[in-house]
Amino acid sequence: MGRTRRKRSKKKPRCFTTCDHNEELINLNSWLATQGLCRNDKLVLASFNDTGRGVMTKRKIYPGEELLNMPLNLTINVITVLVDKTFNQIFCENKMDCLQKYEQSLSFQSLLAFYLVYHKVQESQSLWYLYLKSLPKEYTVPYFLPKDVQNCLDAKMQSVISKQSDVIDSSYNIFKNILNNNFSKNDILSKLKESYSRNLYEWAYFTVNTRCVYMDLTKVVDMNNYQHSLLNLINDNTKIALCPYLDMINHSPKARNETKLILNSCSDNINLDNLDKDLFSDIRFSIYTNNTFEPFTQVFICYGDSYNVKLLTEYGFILPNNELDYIPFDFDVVELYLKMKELKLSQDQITFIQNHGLNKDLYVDQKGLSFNFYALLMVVKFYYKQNSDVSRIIYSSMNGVTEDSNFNDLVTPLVKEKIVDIRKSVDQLETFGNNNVILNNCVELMCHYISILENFIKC
Ligand SMILES: C[S@@+](CC[C@H](N)C(=O)[O-])C[C@H]1O[C@@H](n2cnc3c(N)ncnc32)[C@H](O)[C@@H]1O
Repeated sequence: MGRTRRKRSKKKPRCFTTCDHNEELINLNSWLATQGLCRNDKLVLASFNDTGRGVMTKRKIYPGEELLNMPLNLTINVITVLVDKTFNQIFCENKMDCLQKYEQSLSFQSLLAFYLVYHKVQESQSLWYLYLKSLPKEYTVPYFLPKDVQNCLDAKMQSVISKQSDVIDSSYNIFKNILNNNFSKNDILSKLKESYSRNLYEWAYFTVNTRCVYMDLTKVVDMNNYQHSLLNLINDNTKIALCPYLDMINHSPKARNETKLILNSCSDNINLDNLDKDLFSDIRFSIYTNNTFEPFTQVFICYGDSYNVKLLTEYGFILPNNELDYIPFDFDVVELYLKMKELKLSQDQITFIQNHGLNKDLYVDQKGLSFNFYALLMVVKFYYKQNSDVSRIIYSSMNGVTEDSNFNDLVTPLVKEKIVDIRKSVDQLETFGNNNVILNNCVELMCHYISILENFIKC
């Protein structure tokens, strides 16, 4: 083997392909450049074997480097929605007094989702056409699994999906009713009324869910007198925004980054009645990294410290062996188990447990029993022990001083039962096949739970 060949064969195989020939992304990049996006010229879009589409650096990136900055008007934020006159007509040219009827009935995320639908139906007439075209066509969150599959999922996942469904159902219907009562003759709004559908709204909802970043514009706009604006519909805060290109960056829990608004002097606390898009034309939104990224590796940001159920249900992916994963146990189940072991809790013990919040956050993770689970078992063991003050023992154990207290054996049968339950669910899930990404992620996560619990028993 010649020297060059030997050298070449030592190189690590590439785990990405560049997106140089992807027409949608080429068009997106050109459009973003004309709209004033300034990105670090080391960055390119690429598709990675493990995470899918993301951002790669061609040269080394150092802590403190800016990844990109963009005009505020190139992001979809609360101001974008408030200054869009045609969008506001939906609510104002209406047979109902929408702002009163649906006062505080919608999350800001729902309003942004509806705003995306409003643009999506405009197709090439929309300002955001090239951006919308570059977005994923579907999302890998378990919300999109068929109902019979969802029914086999872990209880916590089912509970998140059920809350998502409630919010989506309710907001979808509110917007539908508002559209039905709109009397505007505007062509865009006629098209919106015709094309508005549940599928489109769900797509938009999860576009916002999976791609929004935190953006606080309360210094820029005075949102106090909101009663006559769309903000009257909102029941939470408005501190999220969609940022093209920035939203191509994937998540790593190790990433450290910061964002900032670069303001000009006249864009301070503008009154809601005086909003105008042009007032914000000089404001820029910038993101910096505090990490080092080697050449030809993926650049990451951190979406927040998240355990896999959150990553899976909100973003549609999991991190293998995520250290933040935990398996919860309901207090009722623990109480029943103790009763069967002839360790029935007295009313006094239950009151003590409730007063100290020890009926919540009962779980097992890679480190073992959660503090509350441990403390609950201390109440079981020491509450009636002569000359012992259970509060003191719990307090001491918080500071590392422990009594005779290896409780793992005490709950081992309960943990074994949980393993059997999860295995049963995994077996059921596997009957649905293995060529669905969402399903595979759910199964992988549940198998991770089993391995955490098995390790716990071994300890
Ligand atoms: C803000 S977008 C990032 C860009 C996205 N990959 C794309 O193709 O448009 C967030 C989505 O990217 C994917 N993602 C982000 N971080 C990931 C990771 N570490 N592993 C796998 N998928 C990830 C998930 O689908 C998530 O919903």
